[in-house]
Amino acid sequence: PESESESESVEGNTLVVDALTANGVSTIYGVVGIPVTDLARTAQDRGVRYLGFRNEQAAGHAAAAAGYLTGRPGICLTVSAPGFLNGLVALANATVNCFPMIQISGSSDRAIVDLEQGDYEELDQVATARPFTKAAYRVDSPELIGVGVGRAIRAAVSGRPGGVYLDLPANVLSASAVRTPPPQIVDPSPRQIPAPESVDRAVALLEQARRPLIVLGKGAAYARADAVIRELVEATGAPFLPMSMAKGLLPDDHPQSAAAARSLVLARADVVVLIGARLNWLLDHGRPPRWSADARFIQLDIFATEFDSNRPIEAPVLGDIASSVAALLAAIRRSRIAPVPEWREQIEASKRANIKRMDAQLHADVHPMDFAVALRAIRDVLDDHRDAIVVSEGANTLDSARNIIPIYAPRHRLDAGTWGVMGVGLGYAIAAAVETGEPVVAIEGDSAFGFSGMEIETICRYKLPVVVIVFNNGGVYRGDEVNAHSDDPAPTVLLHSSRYDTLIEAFGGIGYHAETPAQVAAALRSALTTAAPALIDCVIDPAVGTESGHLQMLNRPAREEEP
Ligand SMILES: Cc1ncc(Cc2csc(CCOP(=O)(O)OP(=O)(O)O)c2C)c(N)n1
Repeated sequence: PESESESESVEGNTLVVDALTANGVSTIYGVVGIPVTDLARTAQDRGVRYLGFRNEQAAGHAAAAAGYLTGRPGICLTVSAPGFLNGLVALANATVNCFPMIQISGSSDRAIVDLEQGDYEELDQVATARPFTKAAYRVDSPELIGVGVGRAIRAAVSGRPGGVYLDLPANVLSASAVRTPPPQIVDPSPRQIPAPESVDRAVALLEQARRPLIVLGKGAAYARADAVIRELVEATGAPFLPMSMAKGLLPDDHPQSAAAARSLVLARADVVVLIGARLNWLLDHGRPPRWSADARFIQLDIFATEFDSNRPIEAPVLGDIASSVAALLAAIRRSRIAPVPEWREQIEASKRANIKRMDAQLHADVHPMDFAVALRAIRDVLDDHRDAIVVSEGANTLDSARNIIPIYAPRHRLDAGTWGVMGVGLGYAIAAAVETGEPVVAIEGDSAFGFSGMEIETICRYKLPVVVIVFNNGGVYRGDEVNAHSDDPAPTVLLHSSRYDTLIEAFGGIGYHAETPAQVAAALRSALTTAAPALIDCVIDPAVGTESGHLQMLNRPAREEEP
């Protein structure tokens, strides 16, 4: 309970909650235990929504997704040492993906750690966290708790967002101190206005473009500058390519979308505008032959050392995405940028051919199902549920769902992202449901699902509107290595017997088993109608798919005998 007078002495736990709530924190994801259980209780007493998970990694992924979806740091609370380490994968993934997240862990008394006197769950957590975080702080007295929380918040959201570690030793949490008003962080993520000359340089390059391309990254989606980004794309008339989590910034059925002609536009674009998108492995590092050796780059980013990381950037525009896009749009309106009809016609021809080829795959009459026909059934149902947020992980599942499931609204697709981390699915799904109130459909490879599968119980316990669809092909990537279609009289490959649908029934959720596209569609329609926790066990042919999905070029060289 709030103390009557500010001179009253309170515990460190109370000072932590004072500082978090004073800076807008209303939700904490975590796994409690010594020495943070009382911190969670105090937070709940003060109206903070605490969600208890089954593993700290999933709680951390939820906090990271919450940060990405809201623009405020997501908070993950863990115990010391093993709990801290479990959360660290998610904290590192948040840093790589530029999601604002703070992991708060209890820890041992500093003096005991420094003398290695063998405390319970002893570990030098700040030193361990530092290489994987944007910042790592430890608070050594209750009087400094407000400063520590404030610094962690600003570090997480300012500039390029990322993962921040905040270490709160047990003896600090339990110590008492006079309660003083916590610092309220002013403008934690200040706008960063681009230099006018950088904008002019970018427009001058765009005016020379005959085959322009705009690439939208998740940094553009994170910026929540949706209207001005759409205005910019439409003002240039240029084709745009959304990275997977930027899908929906402009609807996937927008006439300027070049997603269905990705190979053509990457290979032929002569001036490329990167907006919150990094030229990393997901864009083949901007290198030929995927890209033209003559391509010239404009890059809008908030992090200066990102420029020139892979290709020379002729027009770097340093600033926050909203400010940079607004400045570029204003300059474009004053410029001589002309439409490029012949370029658009080339793209439309390529789109038509690729969509026709894909359509044949989506409507193939195959038994057991492959990824494409199962995803077409899901796509057709989601077309009537465009408010649903799609989460996805796996290999073939992840890659095929990205290409087959259209997204029509910003920040409505969350997936394994820059680091390709398996295990994000259920934590992301929980955060999406909690933070947005929207229905969530998690499209999961069966191996990927296994990394956080026990959070099905968390989803049921909080009665969240999450439908998990497990693409059950009986193995990591593909199923049984014996090819079900081999012509020798090998034993027929039995469809694997895993029944994931019964798993959720153990926790009160609704399980569906689907072996045909019609059954998938009926199950998903029913699950979305009930808006209760549900799992669809979607049986996929174990012989289809490839190892690592579309990442063949990163995989071991194909064995000689392989076609
Ligand atoms: C934390 C971590 N550990 C392992 C891996 C390596 C991997 C990448 S994709 C994947 C799962 C593929 O099996 P799944 O059945 O989900 O896929 P598919 O049926 O083809 O859709 C693994 C294990 C990664 N990326 N992260």
